[in-house]
Amino acid sequence: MVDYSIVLIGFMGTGKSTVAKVLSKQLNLELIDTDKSIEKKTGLTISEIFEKYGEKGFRDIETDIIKDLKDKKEKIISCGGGVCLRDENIKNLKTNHRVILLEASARVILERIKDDDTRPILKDKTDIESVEMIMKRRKASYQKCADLIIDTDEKSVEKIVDEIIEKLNIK
Ligand SMILES: Nc1ncnc2c1ncn2[C@@H]1O[C@H](COP(=O)(O)OP(=O)(O)OP(=O)(O)O)[C@@H](O)[C@H]1O
Ligand SMILES: O=C(O)C1=C[C@@H](O)[C@@H](O)[C@H](O)C1
Ligand SMILES: [Mg+2]
Repeated sequence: MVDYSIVLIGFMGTGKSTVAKVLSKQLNLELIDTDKSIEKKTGLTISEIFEKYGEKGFRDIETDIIKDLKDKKEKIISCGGGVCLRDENIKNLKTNHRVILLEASARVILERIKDDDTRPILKDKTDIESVEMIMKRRKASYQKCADLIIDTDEKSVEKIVDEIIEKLNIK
């Protein structure tokens, strides 16, 4: 159907995993969530990996996983929120795939993830200013990686999926 994979990137809580799940069902394509792949590979949760190996240790495993996905076609790939922080990942994602950046405001992100403590980068960062600061620091990396940008504030998951399918001109 397509000779590439659809890759979702973006800040934590923009809905990559959620949107990817629905998109994979709708297009009947295999779903790969890199955070889940990392947990499966290590037998540890993301938080445990950060505690045991630090952020660099986590990013090294993530980089290996992304490298393995470089030539995989017809997949829906939901990435961890920090994949674009390494240029090597950007290159591996952009070479053969279509990369979609999901965006959301800090307010909406905090609302979505307020009951979820599984993201070590946001541990103790529960205010809009802290989230905006990390977003600002990462903005250029996300934009460098993206082929297409979709704002998700106040949009249902189904609407976002429809928008992706329409913008990629699939079906
Ligand atoms: N468009 C949306 N509208 C309302 N809630 C949403 C939307 N997209 C995702 N959510 C909710 O926001 C939360 C975070 O979504 P999700 O885990 O998919 O984000 P993510 O981008 O994969 O985050 P991470 O980078 O940490 O993996 C979930 O509870 C999900 O149900
Ligand atoms: O944005 C980030 O740096 C992260 C996002 C999550 O998806 C996980 O990959 C991890 O919690 C780090
Ligand atoms: Mg996710």
